[in-house]
Order: sequence, then C-alpha cells, then structure tokens
Amino acid sequence: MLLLGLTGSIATGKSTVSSLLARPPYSLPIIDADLIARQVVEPGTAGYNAIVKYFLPTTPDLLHPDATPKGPPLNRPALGRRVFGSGEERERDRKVLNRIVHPAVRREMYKQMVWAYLKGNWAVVLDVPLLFESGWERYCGTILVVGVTDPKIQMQRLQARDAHLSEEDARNRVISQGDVREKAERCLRRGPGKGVVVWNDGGREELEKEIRRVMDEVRKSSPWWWGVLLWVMPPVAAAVATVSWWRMRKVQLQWEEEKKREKAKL
Ligand SMILES: CC(C)(COP(=O)(O)OP(=O)(O)OC[C@H]1O[C@@H](n2cnc3c(N)ncnc32)[C@H](O)[C@@H]1O)[C@@H](O)C(=O)NCCC(=O)NCCS
Ligand SMILES: Nc1ncnc2c1ncn2[C@@H]1O[C@H](COP(=O)(O)OP(=O)(O)OP(=O)(O)O)[C@@H](O)[C@H]1O
Repeated sequence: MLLLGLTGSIATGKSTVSSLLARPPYSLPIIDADLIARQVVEPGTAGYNAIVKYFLPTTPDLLHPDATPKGPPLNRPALGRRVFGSGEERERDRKVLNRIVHPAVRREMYKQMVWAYLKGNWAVVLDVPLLFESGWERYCGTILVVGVTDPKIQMQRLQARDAHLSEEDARNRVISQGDVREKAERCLRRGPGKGVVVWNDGGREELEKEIRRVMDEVRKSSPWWWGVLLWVMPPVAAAVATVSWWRMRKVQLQWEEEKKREKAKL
C-alpha cells in the first residue's frame, strides 16, 4: 500500500484536494492529522489535561465558557494566538504544544494505516500539514504538495474561510508554516512519481485537472498489480517499505545538510 503524503501550507487547498481524492475515480481513504489533532485534545483526554496544566496559568481565556459534561473545551483561537507567529516565546510554546499533541496523533495515525492496509487499499492519503517538519516525509512513498505561488491568494482564501481571524492573525498563521514554494522544491527532489506538486492559484476546475495529471504520474510509479502483490505478500511489503524509507531518508538528510550549509554562508 502506497503512503501518499498530502501537505502544503495553510489555506493552500489541502482539504479541497483530499476531498477530491476521497471521491471516485480515486476513492482513497484519508487520514487527517488535523482532525486527529482535534480529537486528542477533547475534554477528558490526556492531551487536554497537559495543555490546561501548562497554558492556563498564563492564558486566562484558554477555555471556552460553554462546558461539555467532561469540562470546558479549549478556546482554539486563544491557544493559536499563543503559539502561532515568530518570536522566541511563541516558538517555545509551539514546541511545548507539539510535544503534547504530536505523539498522540502519531499513535492514532498508525492505527488507521494498519486498518487501511487490511482493507486492501492500493494507497492511503496522509493529510499532514506539517509533514516535512514532523519527519513523516520519510515514511511516505509519494508526497503531494498543494501550493499557491501568490501569498496574497493564500491570505484572501484564509480570511474568506475563517472570518474570525484578523489580518494579523492570518499573517501569523501563514508565517508559522514557512514558504510553500520551498516545500514544493523539496518535494520534487524526491524524483518523478515520488514527489508531485499541484499549483492551486486557479479555479476549482483547473485544480481537478491538475489532480488528474499528478495522479496519473503517481499511478505510473505504483501500478495496480504492484499494490496487489504487496497486499498478498506482507513480507515483500515490509521489505519494500524499508528500502523506500531508507532512500527517502537519504533525500531528507541531503536537503537538511544543504539548508544548513546555505544558512552558514549567510
Ligand atoms: C493551536 C491550535 C489549537 C489552533 O487551532 P485552530 O482551530 O484555531 O486552527 P487549526 O488547528 O485549524 O490550524 C490552522 C492551521 O495552522 C496549522 N498548524 C496547526 N498547528 C501548527 C503548528 N504547531 N505549527 C505550525 N502550523 C500549525 C494547521 O495545520 C492549519 O493549517 C491548533 O492548531 C493546535 O492544536 N496545533 C497543535 C497541533 C498540531 O501541530 N496540529 C497540526 C497537525 S498534527
Ligand atoms: N481552486 C480554488 N478556487 C477557489 N477557492 C479555493 C480553491 N481551492 C481552495 N479554495 C478555498 O480556499 C479555502 C482554503 O482551502 P482548504 O480549506 O482546502 O485549504 P487547507 O490547505 O486545507 O487549509 P488549512 O491548512 O487551514 O487546513 C477554502 O475555503 C476553499 O474552499
């Protein structure tokens, strides 16, 4: 089974693309890291308790005024204001939040991947906004980056969708996720069929056409008979996954080394 990583930056169109991939002719199962990240911090969970313990003393509006039977839910925009944007304090708080949320998200994702494999899917989409930052890149046979070349379009779409965000909130969120053009470049380094980029500056019809194009490319490097072979022979699937992991890890380390050298030159 192919692990198809789907990533991009905020409001570039990942969810729009994942809903297209979930429908025919693709009909792929979607593992949505953002959705899981919400579930693992619902009132009563260990994640919720850890967040309240660390953030409540310094964030008076951390909890929603309307309580559920298990307690008041998190006020997500308030927590977002603590962790998104640049500056030492925000970066430190973001790390703390990530350390609470990410391990719980990872456990749930493993469970859903095994389930998708047992059901005989040829591929599963891992919708992970922070795919490169979290190290999940090396587990994915193919990565699909959804980008927009014009950051103005990104800001407009974000504010149109999330009307509660001020311009500053929206800008901080865009900044927190890094430049999507760099993610696209990094993705293409993986080679044909292993890294594909969908540019989503145009309308929805253009997006659908782009998806057809990149999925044809992915299908060429992972034909149907290959999926069947891996499903009926789990040891072969494990060996192939290990080789792919090792190759993609090499690409990842090379990229990180290059970036370090570039930074050192400045
Ligand atoms: C800070 C929180 C509560 C804000 O919630 P809110 O509902 O207002 O925003 P939402 O979750 O929709 O996120 C908005 C955008 O920011 C991105 N984002 C979320 N967390 C982070 C992060 N730690 N660093 C950078 N970008 C992030 C999301 O992927 C999304 O594209 C929430 O984003 C959160 O719990 N983040 C930490 C968990 C995480 O890393 N999730 C990403 C997938 S695992
Ligand atoms: N090609 C398009 N034309 C017009 N609007 C679009 C297009 N693609 C996406 N949108 C709209 O832009 C907004 C952001 O798209 P979407 O929610 O898919 O992005 P996302 O990358 O999943 O965002 P996030 O990172 O915040 O979860 C949505 O309101 C969506 O309907």
